[in-house]
Amino acid sequence: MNPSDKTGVICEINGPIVTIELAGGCLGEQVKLGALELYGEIIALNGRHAIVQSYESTEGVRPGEPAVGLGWPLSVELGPGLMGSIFDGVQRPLTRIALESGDYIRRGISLPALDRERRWPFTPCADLEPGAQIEGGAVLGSVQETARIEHRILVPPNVSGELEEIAPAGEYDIESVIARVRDAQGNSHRLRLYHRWPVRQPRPYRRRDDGVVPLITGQRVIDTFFPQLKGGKGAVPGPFGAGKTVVQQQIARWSNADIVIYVGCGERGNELVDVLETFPKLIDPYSGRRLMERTLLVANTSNMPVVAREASVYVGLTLAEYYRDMGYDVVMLADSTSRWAEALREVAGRLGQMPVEEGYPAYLASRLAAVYERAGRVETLGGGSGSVTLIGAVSPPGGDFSEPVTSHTKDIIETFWALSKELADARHYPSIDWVTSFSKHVKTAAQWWHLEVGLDWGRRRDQALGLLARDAELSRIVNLVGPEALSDAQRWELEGAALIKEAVLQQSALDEIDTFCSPPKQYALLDLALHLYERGTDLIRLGVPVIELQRLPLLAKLRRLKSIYSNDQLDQLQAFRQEIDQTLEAIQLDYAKQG
Ligand SMILES: Nc1ncnc2c1ncn2[C@@H]1O[C@H](COP(=O)(O)OP(=O)(O)OP(=O)(O)O)[C@@H](O)[C@H]1O
Repeated sequence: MNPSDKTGVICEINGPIVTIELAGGCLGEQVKLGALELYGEIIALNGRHAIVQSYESTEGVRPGEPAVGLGWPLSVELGPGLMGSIFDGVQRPLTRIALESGDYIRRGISLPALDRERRWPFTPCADLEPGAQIEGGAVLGSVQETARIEHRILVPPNVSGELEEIAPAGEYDIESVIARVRDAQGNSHRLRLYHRWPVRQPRPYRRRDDGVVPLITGQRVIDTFFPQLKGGKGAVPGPFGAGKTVVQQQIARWSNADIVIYVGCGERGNELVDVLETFPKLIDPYSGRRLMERTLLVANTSNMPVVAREASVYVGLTLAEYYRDMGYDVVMLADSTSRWAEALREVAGRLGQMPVEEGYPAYLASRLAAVYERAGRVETLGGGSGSVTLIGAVSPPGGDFSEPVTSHTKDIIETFWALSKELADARHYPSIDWVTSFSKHVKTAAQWWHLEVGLDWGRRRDQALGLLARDAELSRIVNLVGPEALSDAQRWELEGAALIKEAVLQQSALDEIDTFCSPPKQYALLDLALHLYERGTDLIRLGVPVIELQRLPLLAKLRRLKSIYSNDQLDQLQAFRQEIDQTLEAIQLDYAKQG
């Protein structure tokens, strides 16, 4: 036991909520409960009593057993060895625990998040000399964490002063002292390869900046239609089975972020097992190396205690902010924020707090906003630039988007990729509904697309969305009075919209070629679909019957292009444009000959 530990006693147990008598406990303080030494956190104080939420099942724990206050809030270890790890909701290393205790995690098991045995090659910054003044967030040196990630060893944000000593290049374990800093009060701080940070306290930065570049996900409906910026906040709401997990996993696999943190929060165990099994085998399309070299998983399934689920989102966010502070662009995916909110609701219920909307506590909206507020692009304390993009899946019961979690989330986020049951039932994947989805980042993303891919991007995107809106209008007419009521031009509009849906928006995650579509290929496919539609419109104006155009094999081929040609075969897509022109010119000539 540490000298700072305070011992109290358990008075009452109500599921994960345990009342203890403990002198001098603080809100948020970590507590070890009972003979099993289960970890928990003080969530309310009431005179001499403290209310503790346990991160594990309290079965078998009895009143009268000891409770020990540890004097610090739930914190994570931040240092080399995080990448490629799989943690539970309170940063216990699941892979190492599995080696020790088998597939079932023994309650009360406590292993440090970072491996104490492993040694890392540390290289100090060349320009750092003893005597230098250093601030929190400054880079002391680096460790090659994986082949892809250089882990910058940062001065903890709350330490600054004169550098007294810095270790020479060499191999160190994470407990080794690699620098000593004397602060203004004359206290000497021993800095190691890692430090701790409390998860509920956002890590500080110098300034918040606006996002400027899109996060490329390789998914056309996202990048081209509802783009996300690096540092943005987004949500993927969708009814049961509509494809939320696949969308999140596609982003984890293919996005051009430096680091991906996937927080599986309260989803079914088998979905997480799928993630845990598939991720380690995946190859990163950008580096050709293992995807896990830039990925970190936090896994908390629905059969784990609800309170650890609530904590897991903060654990993920703190890890994300730490890599942001090194100057990286991080994407954090939370699957799902609904399960996280349910954990809030359960704890609030057990505390007897007044339920407001559908049983959720009154602070649901402010907690959700505070979580999303931790996303953003920032100037770091060290003067670099880094970002955290936060994308949360939302699983509204019965697919009802007016329920509290979805509606509050909608007010907070900047991109909303709304999954539709109708589209999923029709096996149109990703089932992101172009009518109800939105992105507030289109203008900024357009600047990047215009510069990097094609000057016409904004206009082409608007044309496609216009055609899809016309499709909805015309479909209503067809439903009312039947297809005979439509003119040939209107039928061709429907055909054009179908081309946009099938040749551009639909994208199978399971198709080896189409699972990731580069921005130039996205643009080329959109441009081809619209080009074919426009050339067809010209012919219809000249009097060519729509049926003649609908019969063209070109249409079916256009729908298949995405899966035939890879991202490197843009010249083949150009050749297809010529094929369109030649075919339609031939029809025009033929038609002119016939008079
Ligand atoms: N982009 C896609 N390409 C191909 N198939 C897809 C795609 N998106 C979803 N699917 C199909 O839909 C199924 C359900 O998707 P997913 O598990 O992501 O749904 P969910 O909304 O997360 O479900 P739940 O509500 O159960 O969490 C997948 O197993 C897959 O067959």
